[in-house]
Amino acid sequence: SGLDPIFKYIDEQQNEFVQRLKEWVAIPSDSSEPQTWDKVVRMLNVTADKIKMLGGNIEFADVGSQRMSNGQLVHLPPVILAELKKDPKKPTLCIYGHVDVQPAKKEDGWTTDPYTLTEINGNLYGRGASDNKGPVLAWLHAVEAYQALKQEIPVNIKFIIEGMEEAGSNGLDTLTEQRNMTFFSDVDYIVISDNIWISKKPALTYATRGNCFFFVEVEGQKQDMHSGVFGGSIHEAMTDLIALLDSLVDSRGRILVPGINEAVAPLTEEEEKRYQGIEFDLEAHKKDSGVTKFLYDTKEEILQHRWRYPSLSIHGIEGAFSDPGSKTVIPRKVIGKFSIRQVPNMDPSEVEKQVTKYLQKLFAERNSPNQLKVTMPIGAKPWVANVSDPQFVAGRRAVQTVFGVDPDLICEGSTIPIARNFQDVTGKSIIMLPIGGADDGEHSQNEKMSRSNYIQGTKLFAAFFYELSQLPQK
Ligand SMILES: NCC(=O)N[C@@H](Cc1c[nH]cn1)C(=O)O
Ligand SMILES: [Zn+2]
Ligand SMILES: [Zn+2]
Repeated sequence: SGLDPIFKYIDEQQNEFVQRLKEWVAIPSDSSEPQTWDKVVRMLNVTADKIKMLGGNIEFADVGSQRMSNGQLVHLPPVILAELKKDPKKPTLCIYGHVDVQPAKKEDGWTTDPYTLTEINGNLYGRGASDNKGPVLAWLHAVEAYQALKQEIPVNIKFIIEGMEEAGSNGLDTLTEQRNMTFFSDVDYIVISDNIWISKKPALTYATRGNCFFFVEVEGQKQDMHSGVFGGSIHEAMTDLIALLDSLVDSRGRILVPGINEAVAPLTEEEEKRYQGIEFDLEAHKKDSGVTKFLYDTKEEILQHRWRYPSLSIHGIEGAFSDPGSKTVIPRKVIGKFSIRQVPNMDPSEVEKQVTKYLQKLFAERNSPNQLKVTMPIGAKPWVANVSDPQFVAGRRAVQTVFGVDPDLICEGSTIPIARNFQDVTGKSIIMLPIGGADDGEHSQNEKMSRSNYIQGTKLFAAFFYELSQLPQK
């Protein structure tokens, strides 16, 4: 086919493409704390340089500042808005991705240094290899392949690349509204590749869960106290907090906050049947994840609780003593962090009210003189695509061309915070075209992307450009 020379070029360049991923992974662009946002900005500059080399016009759009939990106002990293040369006869595809990463330390239990991309048995290990530096580079390499062979790219291309996705995409929602009539006005399609397959088979993703992230702060004394002197005679902030956190979810994973489960759309018979038809190897999933016992026994229940029910996870406690060794202290102030994944029919602003009311009631019952503060810094809604949109036809055809199979049509348990905003504000069609493998271990120790997924994924994106151009013009 006409794509063969492009595929050949991608195969021939694969070592160079892996080398570039190595350079990107080496930048520890962790967005979780302002202390490392300078690395996020460096990563955005490197990304912009690469887009410029492809002939793109770049704008670093300012998205303002963020008030941190300690009251400090910090300037956010900018968002890259870019555009390659435009031909008004062609449809325009806008590619969204992020180049920030989750935190990673070797001592967390990584086998290799998280910021040194290391290839072992065909897998490329490193923080961000799959989430999301590998896929962002794969898009850029797909463009490069057309250009290197002097083949016209069959669609116009725009990029939105951010550095705050893992922290909730702060500021990008407002930017989307501000640029709806300008940057987005000629966009026909939006594509996101920041997800994983559920088996060895390629997939198209049509829904993601949202996320409400909470801080619950309990403040006690002016300073940390000696537990031998004050233990037993004061209300400890940590004891209050642990009681509150322990009231959020039961041992079967059921969320205990009144109103949360009631909001979720009931499972219909038709939907239940659909889950039976999904290919998902539970034994392989157990082996890949190292989980020996799940909360549920069947693949249907496990997928439903990953895709269509909310879940509550407790992530950590700021201010708690967490170093090795023993320190007989009573921490003066502690902040519990937990999040609730959102599914259709849930509304983050309602969830915020329900959680706050529940925690305040439980806290009042403790008769503690300590101060309680509940805040929700992230409130991202779930996203569901219109699967009858022709973009899904182009995605299916591109998968068939590169992998020779029909893709699975799947959902995603994690969240792309901006996806729902793009849909609501711009009204444009969105598809998610994952190239991450089911066992990539995003956010975990030893995150990886296989060389095969990285290189075949690059071909998939090149084929997707072509298939989009073959759809009836909008
Ligand atoms: N690859 C997508 C991803 O990992 N997204 C994050 C985004 C997020 C949600 N709440 C805070 N950050 C995720 O955890 O789903
Ligand atoms: Zn991601
Ligand atoms: Zn992520």
